[in-house]
Amino acid sequence: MEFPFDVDALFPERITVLDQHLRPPARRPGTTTPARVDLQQQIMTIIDELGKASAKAQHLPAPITSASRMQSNRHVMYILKDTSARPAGKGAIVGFLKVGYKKLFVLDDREAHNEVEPLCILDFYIHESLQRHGHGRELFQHMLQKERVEPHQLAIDRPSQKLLKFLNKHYNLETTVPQVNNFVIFEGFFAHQHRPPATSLRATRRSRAAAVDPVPAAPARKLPPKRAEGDIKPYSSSDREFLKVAVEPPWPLNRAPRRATPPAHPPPRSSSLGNSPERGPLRPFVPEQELLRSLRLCPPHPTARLLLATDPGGSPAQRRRTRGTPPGLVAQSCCYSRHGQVNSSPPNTGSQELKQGEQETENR
Ligand SMILES: CC(=O)SCCNC(=O)CCNC(=O)[C@H](O)C(C)(C)COP(=O)(O)OP(=O)(O)OC[C@H]1O[C@@H](n2cnc3c(N)ncnc32)[C@H](O)[C@@H]1OP(=O)(O)O
Repeated sequence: MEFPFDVDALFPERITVLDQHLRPPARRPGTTTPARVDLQQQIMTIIDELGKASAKAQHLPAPITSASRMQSNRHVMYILKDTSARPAGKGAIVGFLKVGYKKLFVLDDREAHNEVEPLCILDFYIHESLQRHGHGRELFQHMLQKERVEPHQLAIDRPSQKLLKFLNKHYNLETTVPQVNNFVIFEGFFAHQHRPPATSLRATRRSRAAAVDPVPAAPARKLPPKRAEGDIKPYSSSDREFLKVAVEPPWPLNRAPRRATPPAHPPPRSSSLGNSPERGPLRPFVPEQELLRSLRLCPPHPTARLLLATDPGGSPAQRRRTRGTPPGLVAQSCCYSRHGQVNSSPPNTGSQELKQGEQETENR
């Protein structure tokens, strides 16, 4: 992947590690040093372009890696440059790997909940023309050494088939521990962890707190300052959550006709909290405008006509109140699938809504 500026001078090392500060690495002695702000701009351009290319490769509706997301999260990016070819003397980027610690609730093989904060593989991309040349492994290996983790200690955020094959080939990771969230963990994840008896989440927490000699959750890491309980996002901390935005009108406009027979292909199960068991996942709905139009065309009931006639002050007041009411709440579904199966397609899911969804996820 080429850029109109000198990537080779910008990133002197073969693998560059960037955190949320996006600091330009120290340059080789003898190279001219442009203004720091220009260098950072170049870094931001590279990250944005890599994010777009990765999203395209994974068929995601929007990038999950961007300079702005890097700046607002405590993620780390490993960027691999091409040292062999120097197209137009400016170097090129081969790919990147993005990791970050996340607080998760994961099930162990006894289906007990465990609160852990593992290092997660969040995004990984090697340029199409260079895949299956060992570059992915080189990046991954570098990351493992830098972060001092073992492959089985990692959690992977919705791995693609290619990544699953990659992990299997290079690290023998094959047997997964089934989860209800979007992260994949492998056998051995809990090998070095303190294992309280299989019980409820609350009891698990209590027994953890009471443990005399709690073994730190794998992998051992420098934990950021302890956050309030409210900050923990058990089933929705996937970086890809913000891609799942869909808008549903408020009740009763969201009611779909009951089906006599179950659908042949049930909609993909959402792993996020918030889907009411009664309502189930979101379904295609009658367009709101159409429904309102048909309601307006409905002749009023005789009793309603009588009431309107006898209470002239009440109705306008009611109308005013109704007019002043803020817009109804909209529900968000969790219908994004890596494979592009969106089980409810809103008529208007533009970038504005994506941004909003991202903001909401971050806020939540
Ligand atoms: C949490 C996440 O980030 S999920 C998203 C992961 N990223 C993607 O799917 C984007 C597209 N794919 C890629 O960018 C790359 O293929 C990566 C990052 C998965 C792997 O990087 P590479 O440089 O290709 O890996 P590397 O050359 O070190 O290893 C090759 C092995 O990876 C796996 N692999 C790589 N590409 C493919 C492919 N097209 N089909 C099947 N397996 C593949 C195979 O096991 C392969 O070994 P093989 O060639 O003997 O079958």
